Amino acid sequence: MKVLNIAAGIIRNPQGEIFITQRAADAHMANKKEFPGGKIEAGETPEQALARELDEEVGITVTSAQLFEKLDYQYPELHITLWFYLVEGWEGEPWGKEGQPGDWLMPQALNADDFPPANQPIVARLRGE
Ligand SMILES: Nc1nc2c([nH]c(=O)n2[C@@H]2O[C@H](COP(=O)(O)OP(=O)(O)OP(=O)(O)O)[C@@H](O)[C@H]2O)c(=O)[nH]1
Ligand SMILES: [Mg+2]
Repeated sequence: MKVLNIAAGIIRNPQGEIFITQRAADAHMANKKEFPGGKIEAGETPEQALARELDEEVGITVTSAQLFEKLDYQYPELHITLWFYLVEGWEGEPWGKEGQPGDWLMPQALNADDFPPANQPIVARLRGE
C-alpha cells in the first residue's frame, strides 16, 4: 500500500474567496478541483512543504498559515494523510503556474463532487455545513 503525506493550502482573500485549481488530465483524481499543494518530502515539516508547493504551483510566498484540518483518507490503492492549511497571508498573486486553471470562488460556489472524495469534509466545513 502506497502511503502519502500531503500539504494543501486553502488560500482565502479578505473578500472570503478561495483560490481553487484544477488537477491535470493525467494526474491521480484527474481534472478534479483541488486546493493547491503536494507531497511532504523527507525531512520537511508540513509547513515547509506547504510553502514550497504553493511557490511551485501558484507562485506565492506564504507569510501566514494555520492548520485547518488534518485528515486521513483511504483510496483503493493509496492511503493519504492530508494537512489542510488556511492561508490568509502571502506575497504575490496566485496563478496557475504549472498551466492549470485557477479561480477565486466563494465557499458557497464550491461543490464537493468536483473535488477528490477525501476533500468532502473540508468543502462542507468551508460551506458552513
Ligand atoms: N494537492 C492536493 N492533493 C489532493 C487534494 N485532495 C486529494 O485527495 N489529493 C491527493 O493528494 C495526492 C498528492 O497530491 P499532488 O498530486 O498534488 O502531489 P504533488 O503536487 O507532489 O505531485 P507530483 O507528484 O506531480 O509532484 C494526490 O493523490 C491527490 O489526488 C487536494 O485538495 N489538493
Ligand atoms: Mg500538487
